[in-house]
Amino acid sequence: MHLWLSLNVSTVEHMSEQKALQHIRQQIDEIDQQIQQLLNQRAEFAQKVAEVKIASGEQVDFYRPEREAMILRKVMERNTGPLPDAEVGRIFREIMSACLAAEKPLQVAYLGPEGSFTQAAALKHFGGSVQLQPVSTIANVFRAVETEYARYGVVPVENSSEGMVSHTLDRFISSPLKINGEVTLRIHHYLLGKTSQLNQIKTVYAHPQALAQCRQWLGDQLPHAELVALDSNSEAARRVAEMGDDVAAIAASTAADIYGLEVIASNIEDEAGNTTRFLVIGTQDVGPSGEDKTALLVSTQNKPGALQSLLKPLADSGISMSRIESRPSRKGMWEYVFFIDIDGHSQSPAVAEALAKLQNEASVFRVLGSYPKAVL
Ligand SMILES: O=C(O)C(=O)C[C@]1(C(=O)O)C=C[C@@H](O)C=C1
Repeated sequence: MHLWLSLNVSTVEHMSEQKALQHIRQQIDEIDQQIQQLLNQRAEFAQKVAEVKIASGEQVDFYRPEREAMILRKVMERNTGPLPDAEVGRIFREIMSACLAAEKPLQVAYLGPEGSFTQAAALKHFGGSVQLQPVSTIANVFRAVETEYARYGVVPVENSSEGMVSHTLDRFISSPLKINGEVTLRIHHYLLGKTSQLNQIKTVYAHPQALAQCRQWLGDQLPHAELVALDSNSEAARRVAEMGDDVAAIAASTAADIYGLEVIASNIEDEAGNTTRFLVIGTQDVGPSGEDKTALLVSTQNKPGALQSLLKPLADSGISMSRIESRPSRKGMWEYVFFIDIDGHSQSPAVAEALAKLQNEASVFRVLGSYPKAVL
């Protein structure tokens, strides 16, 4: 009797739980239907935008970084939850990616091969509907965009623990390409191999930046291993997959799946906040988004105080300079060019006025690009 009663109570409870779930799920289904309708309506409007763009020019840029940044900022600002701002940001990133693909699929070259951090950065910036083309070196990413094999490219430019990627900066000296955007990515390094035994590893392959970012860990854990530098970490993973049990690669965890490797050790980067900044390169002049950066390439006459007078117009106008980096100009011995990042857009009157003064002081002056600050 007692048993029958308890069974019966739990059956009733089960039924009411089922009913409650059914009721809530019905509402979710209705909302899904509305979202789907709205998404398709949005895509239709994006296609109308495409028609207007096509009608107005020969060389059409369907991708508009400033508009995307403004939309993402607005989405995150007005968000009231319970979904976190970053989550709704990511969802709208994907919605715009799909809408842009409905206008015209976008080709973007990145430093590959597949599974590289640059691929992850490209996906974070452009969303999953972009057509990504892996190329083997930073120089080839520039070449891919210069020769119109791809409309945009993504290259690493600096790391929080290792500083600037000089290959990327040097390419800007001779390339006519511009900077159209930036994206930052937290970097976790993994030691990958065919074995899970750390003590078997005699050689480690990776990009020089990854070797440097894990220098201390490698010194502690594999003090006798030979360290071999390659063009990219995913290339290292690809090679290790074709070699024996005593070699390992440092790469992203996605490379383990792509190349069928074991994870020997996780998060082996020395610095906890290890972050890399990537640039989107292209041919566009990106309009102001409200929160922008401008990158300059300048050179001074080789005389005392030249750099100081070059930078004075920025200081006088209260324009904040977030970075200055020098590189050999490759033209004469001991001649340098400076890469300068400032806050603001080159079309804003205050920045334009300061840049005109700066240009007067410089022997070489180029605006590499004004672009929206990274949103996600
Ligand atoms: O507003 C535009 O120019 C669009 O093409 C629409 C849209 C969007 O989905 O909102 C799509 C792609 C652009 O990169 C920017 C925005």
